[in-house]
Amino acid sequence: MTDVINTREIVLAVLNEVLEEDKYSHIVLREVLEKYQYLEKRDRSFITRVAEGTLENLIEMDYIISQFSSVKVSRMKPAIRNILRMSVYQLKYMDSVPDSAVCNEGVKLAQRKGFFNLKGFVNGVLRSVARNLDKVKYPDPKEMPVPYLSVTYSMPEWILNRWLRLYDFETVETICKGIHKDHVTTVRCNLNKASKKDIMESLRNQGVTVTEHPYLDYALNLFDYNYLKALDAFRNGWIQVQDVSSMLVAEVAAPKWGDYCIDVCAAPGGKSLHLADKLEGSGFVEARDITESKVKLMQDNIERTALINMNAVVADATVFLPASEEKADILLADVPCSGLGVIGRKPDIRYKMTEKKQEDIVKLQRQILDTVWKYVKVGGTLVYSTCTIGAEENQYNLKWFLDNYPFKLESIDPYLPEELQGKTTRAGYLQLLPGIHESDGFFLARLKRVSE
Ligand SMILES: C[S@@+](CC[C@H](N)C(=O)[O-])C[C@H]1O[C@@H](n2cnc3c(N)ncnc32)[C@H](O)[C@@H]1O
Repeated sequence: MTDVINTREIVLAVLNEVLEEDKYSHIVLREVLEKYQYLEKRDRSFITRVAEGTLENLIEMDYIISQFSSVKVSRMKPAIRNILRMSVYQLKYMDSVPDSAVCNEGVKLAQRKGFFNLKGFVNGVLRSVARNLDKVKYPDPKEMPVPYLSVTYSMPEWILNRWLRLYDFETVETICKGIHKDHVTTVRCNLNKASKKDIMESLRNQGVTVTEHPYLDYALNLFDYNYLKALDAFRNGWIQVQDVSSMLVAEVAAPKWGDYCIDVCAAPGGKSLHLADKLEGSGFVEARDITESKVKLMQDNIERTALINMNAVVADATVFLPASEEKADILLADVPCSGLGVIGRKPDIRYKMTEKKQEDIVKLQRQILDTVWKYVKVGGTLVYSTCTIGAEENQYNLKWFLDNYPFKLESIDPYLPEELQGKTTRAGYLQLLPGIHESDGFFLARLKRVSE
């Protein structure tokens, strides 16, 4: 049997890499689980649950620790604060682990990492937390709405303040709750390869629970599977993992038979593959991205799905390519963004993003738009999208673009399910919000080039 102590050491290594070395949790966890494939399923689940849970609740963990520690969390040794964080997460959210075991294992871990002199400190803080957890006072939602939301949902205050400028308190709380709830895997059926009935049957035969997504007929939610890449439907290229928000991009782009499409920020390729699928072998999709490794990801996907009307190439979207001028019937600008709409799947994004980083991202988004708009034919379509929430990268960018370039917004109602239609979609754009819509947070707009 696997030693339980090792699993905690692995969790600590993950937290140290994510929080102290600026690596992304979904990548670090994927690497760790691949490396420790030999561990029992129970141990792998423990590692995932404690690492992800600690990250999802990081601000709350620090808030609790700060009530029982004489040393500020920010001044602690990184390994010690991460041992405390992951231990407090287990005390608060994992009834299956006895409190005494959590405290003992936390102390042992500190010792194993060479902090003999801090064993007493770790022991003292953890035992105080274990005894007094139910007495911790949280900020009052009426008197301190922003700290309340921040601690309860572990959301940095600057992000909340931005959202509160756009939405009322209840809406922001609903968004935060939506981010916190469990996230399902959604896949798009490649209906050119197999019928939805056959795809569902194949998945169910392999023990997967499948439900239909309310927004799009070809979108399925999958539950209870162990390893997606081992499923026949995936191996046969019948399904593509994609959030429904991202599927709406190809819906809104609405390619016609024979259209030439350019996707200027395309990797790993979900939206390009979808466009190519919609073109039913006609037309062409040129999927571009900035690095070889990202383009390789798309090439693998093209091969798996056996598409004949798409290729993937390296190209920097901030560098003008004269050969593309006025060539595109449809141009997708699914630009790099702060990613605040997918925090539910990538919990640490929120702690790594800053106002300054976001400003730089907005500059890059505008630089890309300023370069690629000329690729659109007069009368052609540009779809702008981000997987983020907030006006800076979405509505303000859209306004800036409309003020400076020969494009106008077009209603996207004809392409959307009825429940998503409203004032803004009639005007030409949509902001999807977790908790409110059944999707990640996402923004998309459809623009038509009206002149030279
Ligand atoms: C939001 S992701 C695209 C997701 C993709 N459209 C999909 O549906 O799978 C943004 C992409 O922009 C790429 N990117 C960043 N800077 C770029 C640049 N200057 N030129 C081209 N691509 C860039 C990133 O590598 C990243 O893959």
